[in-house]
Amino acid sequence: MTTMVVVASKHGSTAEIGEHIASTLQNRGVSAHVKDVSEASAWLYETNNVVLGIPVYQQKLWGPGKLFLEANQTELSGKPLFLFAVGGGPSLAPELAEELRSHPHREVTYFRGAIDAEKLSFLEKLMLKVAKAPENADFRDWPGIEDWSQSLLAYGLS
Ligand SMILES: Cc1cc2nc3c(=O)[nH]c(=O)nc-3n(C[C@H](O)[C@H](O)[C@H](O)COP(=O)(O)O)c2cc1C
Repeated sequence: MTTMVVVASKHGSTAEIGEHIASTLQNRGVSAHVKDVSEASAWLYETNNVVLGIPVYQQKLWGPGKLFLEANQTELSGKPLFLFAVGGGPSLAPELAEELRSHPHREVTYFRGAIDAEKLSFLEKLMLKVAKAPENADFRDWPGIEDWSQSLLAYGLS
């Protein structure tokens, strides 16, 4: 029995949340591994449970994460799927939560992420400026992320 934590992460903060989820599960005896979304499809056939993290960019779920869900619909429908979105805002827009819930899932949740100016392109900095959003911030709630990870054990992950 294995659990794959798939991270669609443009600038790394979703990946770090995924690493934290995997290590929390590992500490509770779950065989959990993190894979970037670009290589995760190849591992699906030997994975029992899938946790997937997708960040929000420009009011949309980031494309590579959406593509993973769409391209692997058949394979994913046979496995427990746990979804988390990551964004800078205080909550996930209802239409994006709805979009995630349209996929067969056991859990959908939202975590606040982080922004690191050093990783942003000129255009991204400009977009943040227009939106009056900060270029540097870390809103990640590690205890909350850990609680959610542990709550997944109730689904019998091992
Ligand atoms: C150009 C840009 C646009 C963003 N747009 C949104 C947005 O529309 N809504 C939101 O909640 N967060 C937005 N964010 C914040 C990201 O979702 C947040 O930084 C997230 O942690 C990024 O994940 P990543 O580091 O894994 O790529 C934006 C960030 C950038 C740099």
